[in-house]
Amino acid sequence: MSHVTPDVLSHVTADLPKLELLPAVDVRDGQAVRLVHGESGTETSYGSPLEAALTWQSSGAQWLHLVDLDAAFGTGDNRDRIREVVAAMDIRVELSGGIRDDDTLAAALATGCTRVNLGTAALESPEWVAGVIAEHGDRIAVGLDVRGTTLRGRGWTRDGGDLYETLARLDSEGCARYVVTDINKDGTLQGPNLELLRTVCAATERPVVASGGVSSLDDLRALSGLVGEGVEGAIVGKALYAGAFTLEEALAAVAE
Ligand SMILES: O=C(O)c1ccccc1N[C@@H]1O[C@H](COP(=O)(O)O)[C@@H](O)[C@H]1O
Repeated sequence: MSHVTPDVLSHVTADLPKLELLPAVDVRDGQAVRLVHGESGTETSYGSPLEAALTWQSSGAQWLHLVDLDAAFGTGDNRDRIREVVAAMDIRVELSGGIRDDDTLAAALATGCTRVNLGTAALESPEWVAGVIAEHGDRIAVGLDVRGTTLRGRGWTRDGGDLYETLARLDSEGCARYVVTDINKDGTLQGPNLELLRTVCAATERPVVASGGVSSLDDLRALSGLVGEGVEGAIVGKALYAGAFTLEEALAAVAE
């Protein structure tokens, strides 16, 4: 017979950490943009990346998800803009895009970001990634960008193997955290892929940051419901830029 009373249960639930929100600033050709399905050429521009980042910070964000899209696509980079944005932030920054070797990793970490998110490198340079996980620990996250259960790299243009095989390998190497993006949902305002997130959380003990598809406060509440399963945070992009809700409303919804 259980000795856990409903009162105690509500206490346990209340003790779960709140879902972290990471408003996104993706930079292409010097501008803050949003893409649809991550496809080059689908950009909607939202002006200065620095202004966007400062807006999210002053709205109460604790994290910024910052992406150099040109570096991810191999069409150049926005290093100066990225450095400028990170330097202006008092909040934590997760930085990604084009971090694939010692030089790009050193430049990314030197910005002062809290952690970096590796995509292509985790698929194409497994030995290097194992080494940087061992060296930098919690400052390294891996982005698992998937269509179905197939990972995609190089600006999401190339297949990079099976999600669960890669996850098992990275887990065994001590990867601290995963940023899971459903490419079919990204930039579409169709709602996150909760089933994918649940399955990934069941396959790893490490925290998962959800990315792709958030369209409403109810989506954020649904993601909050997965905190107990391992979802630590949610990246929010298009919905904020399109005005579906404000960041203040989003933060209040996940604090409920
Ligand atoms: O965020 C996007 O919309 C995006 C679209 C297309 C490609 C990458 C994108 N973002 C992030 O970039 C890194 C991957 O970069 P790399 O492969 O390490 O160079 C990853 O965090 C993606 O989620």
